[in-house]
Amino acid sequence: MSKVLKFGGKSLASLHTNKNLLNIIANYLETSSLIIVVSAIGNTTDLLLELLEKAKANKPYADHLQELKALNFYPQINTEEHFKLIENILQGVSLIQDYSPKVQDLLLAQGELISSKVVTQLLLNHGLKATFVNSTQLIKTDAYFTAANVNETLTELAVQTEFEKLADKKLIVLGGFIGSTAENEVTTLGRNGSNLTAALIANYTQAEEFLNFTHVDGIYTANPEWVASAKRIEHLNYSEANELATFGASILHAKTIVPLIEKKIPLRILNTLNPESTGTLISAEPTPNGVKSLTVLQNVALINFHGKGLFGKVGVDARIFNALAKNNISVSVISQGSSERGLGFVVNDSEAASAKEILEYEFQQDFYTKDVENISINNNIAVVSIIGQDLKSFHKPYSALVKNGIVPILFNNSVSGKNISLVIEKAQFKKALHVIHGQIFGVNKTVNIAIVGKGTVGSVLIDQIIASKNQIAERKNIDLNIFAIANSHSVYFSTNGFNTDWQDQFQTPQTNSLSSIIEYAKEHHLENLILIDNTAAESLPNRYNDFINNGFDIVSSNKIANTLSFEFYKNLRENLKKNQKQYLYETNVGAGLPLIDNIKLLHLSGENITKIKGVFSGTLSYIFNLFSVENKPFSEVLRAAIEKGFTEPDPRDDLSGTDVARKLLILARELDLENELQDISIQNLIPSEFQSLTVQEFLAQLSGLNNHYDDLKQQLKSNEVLRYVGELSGDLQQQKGVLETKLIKVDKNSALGQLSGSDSIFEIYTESYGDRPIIIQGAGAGAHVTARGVFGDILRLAEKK
Ligand SMILES: NC(=O)C1=CN([C@@H]2O[C@H](COP(=O)(O)OP(=O)(O)OC[C@H]3O[C@@H](n4cnc5c(N)ncnc54)[C@H](O)[C@@H]3O)[C@@H](O)[C@H]2O)C=CC1
Ligand SMILES: N[C@@H](CC=O)C(=O)O
Repeated sequence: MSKVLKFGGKSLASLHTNKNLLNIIANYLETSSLIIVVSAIGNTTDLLLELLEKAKANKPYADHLQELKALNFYPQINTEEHFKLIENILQGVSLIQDYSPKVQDLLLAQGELISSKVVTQLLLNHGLKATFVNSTQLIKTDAYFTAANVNETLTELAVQTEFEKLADKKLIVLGGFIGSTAENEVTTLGRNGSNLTAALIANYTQAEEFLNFTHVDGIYTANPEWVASAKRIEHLNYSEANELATFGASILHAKTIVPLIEKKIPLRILNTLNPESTGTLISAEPTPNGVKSLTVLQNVALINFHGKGLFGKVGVDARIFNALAKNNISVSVISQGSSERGLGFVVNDSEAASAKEILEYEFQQDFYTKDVENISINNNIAVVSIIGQDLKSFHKPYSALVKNGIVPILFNNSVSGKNISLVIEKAQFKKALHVIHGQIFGVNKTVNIAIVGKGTVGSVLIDQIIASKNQIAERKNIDLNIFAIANSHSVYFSTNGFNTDWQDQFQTPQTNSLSSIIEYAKEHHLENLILIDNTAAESLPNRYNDFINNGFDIVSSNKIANTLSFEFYKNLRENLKKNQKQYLYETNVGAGLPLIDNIKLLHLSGENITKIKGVFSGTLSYIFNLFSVENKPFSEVLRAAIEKGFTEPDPRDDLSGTDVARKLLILARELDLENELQDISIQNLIPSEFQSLTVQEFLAQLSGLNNHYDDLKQQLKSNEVLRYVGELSGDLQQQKGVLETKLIKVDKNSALGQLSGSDSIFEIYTESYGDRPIIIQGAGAGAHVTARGVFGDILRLAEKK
């Protein structure tokens, strides 16, 4: 028994310098006789086609011809006759400025004839007794030039007769892809036809194995050029391989599998450049259930056939497919509306225009009666197929796609065999592959994060994410990839994701526009997108809808979006709902404390929250905890709060009570109250002369505040301390609550008086809990706790993606 070894063009391209191919053959020859099937060397076939086109257009082609010769020239190997023929054909084509499919086949066949002669001679030079066979004499076909159909009976006979004649059958070399008609006119079998040649030869010689040497390690769960986390598949059965080939795995030829099935000949896909790899085995042996691979058909078009009058008519589908079949146009994905008013199907894009014409002709009469209204072509599609997928578990990848803004135009599943094909917009196919691959193969799903704001909170968050990334990848199978970081004047991108050295990567800002984040995500087909707002700016919340419309969920420590007008608040939520996106902002009140989520849950569960009161500001807590009991000037205490990262970027937002008011408003709106910021009674602690200064001026004059605050302190009794509190009350069943912030004196020994550091305290009064409130207390400000809270929101979103 022999083995058939097939080498593709890329495996042959390095023949000048690389002996791998010869060594591989020598190794296998030790234990078996071999039939070697070769493609044309490197990109020879493409070069020949380009030469033909140039000659046809009567353009100079000498440079191209030179390139072809350099690729195919081996000293002392006589391939002169082939180059002569190539030159003659090209001259003829330039003269008449046209060529037929027959001429094309004759020209292209020279590529395989040359490569098989070259390989034979190189094997001889290597000390291996190889015999060249002209495969145009073996593979007998019809006269459908450029994609000829093999006449199997004649071919089997020819193979057996020709091989029988050979004096030495131990090592036979022949070209794939080529054949000839009954009249001995040279034909080709269509692109990738070399695999078919090899499979047929394997069948007719009853080979024990077909080893297909390529330039990759085997068949992957998706094309690794598009999905970096794709994994090599160890084993496929014939029917899985067949589906893969049909639906776009370019490594396999759709017709290759059939001749192997008949004789149960195993096929192994191997890598010429990595002989160590065991590749992918395709055999009759059963494989475990489950999705095997994702494939893509790109050069396709969707034909939409539409007509109200088709409802209930018998035979419409048969007319469509008969008309197409008569014209040799094959249809892949088909989907029909249940009312039978519309039918969509996919054809090769090169055949779409003729398919439309053929159907317009076939349905002429029906157009006239208006039963058929429209036949249109959509060239802007790709077909992504999930090989091995059945409908039982399809909801997972499907909903992940929709969450990422990819809504299939149509999909169908195969009744026999497991395969679901999705027709999607062409521009989205790489993103779709990432999303589905992440969902199905349990390999890590990537969550792509853009962080706007790299100040006190933002920079700590970036460090926290980078530090925990590996652990999260291991424990949760989630890869957190920070692809963009922005501050108020620049946006920086990183193709492989920012890492520990992220601060050093900020040499040159790539752009200053936040829209570039959306563009970048689109261009790089990034899935599972999250925008993080760690600014205090109003301009960014105004852009949230852009991001949401473009597939981003939002996480924000910035309180502005929740405290603009109620109209804005409502619209934002409507848009989130429309786009099935989420907006999380747990750190808006109480920094890292778990407040918002708890209040939401209580409210959602029907618990009547009657009042929320407490110390809402970490900054004001810290300031008054210290200032009330220590003998330090107010400015010094305030400066310490700023340095500890407790304050807002403009500390007057804290001192003015605005920050506390915002937090009150955020909680009120969680309770479905429709308050506005203006409804809140706010006690402003900033003397009026400091209110209109710039931030820099204010910070330069902090000591000017001391007298004002000393006066407040003077009014305290010995057992009293100052606390700045907020309260949300009133009839919370009504549309608006009563919201108030104020500075109060409290007993040192009361719960509020006992607060220390930057602790906030929130007392939540509800109907069930009566006058014993739920109390949430802890650090209410600080970069680390806040960043941790933002991180928590990111993980909540990431897990749901
Ligand atoms: N510090 C804390 O304890 C807490 C802070 N927060 C919130 O965190 C947010 C960030 O606070 P910090 O980090 O202290 O502020 P920061 O002033 O240190 O940093 C803000 C960052 O945002 C950038 N930025 C400002 N406007 C921008 C714009 N229009 N476009 C792009 N980038 C812009 C700045 O360049 C800077 O990188 C604030 O909204 C604050 O209310 C929330 C809870 C607690
Ligand atoms: N400046 C704020 C920070 C948290 O929201 C505060 O001190 O509470």
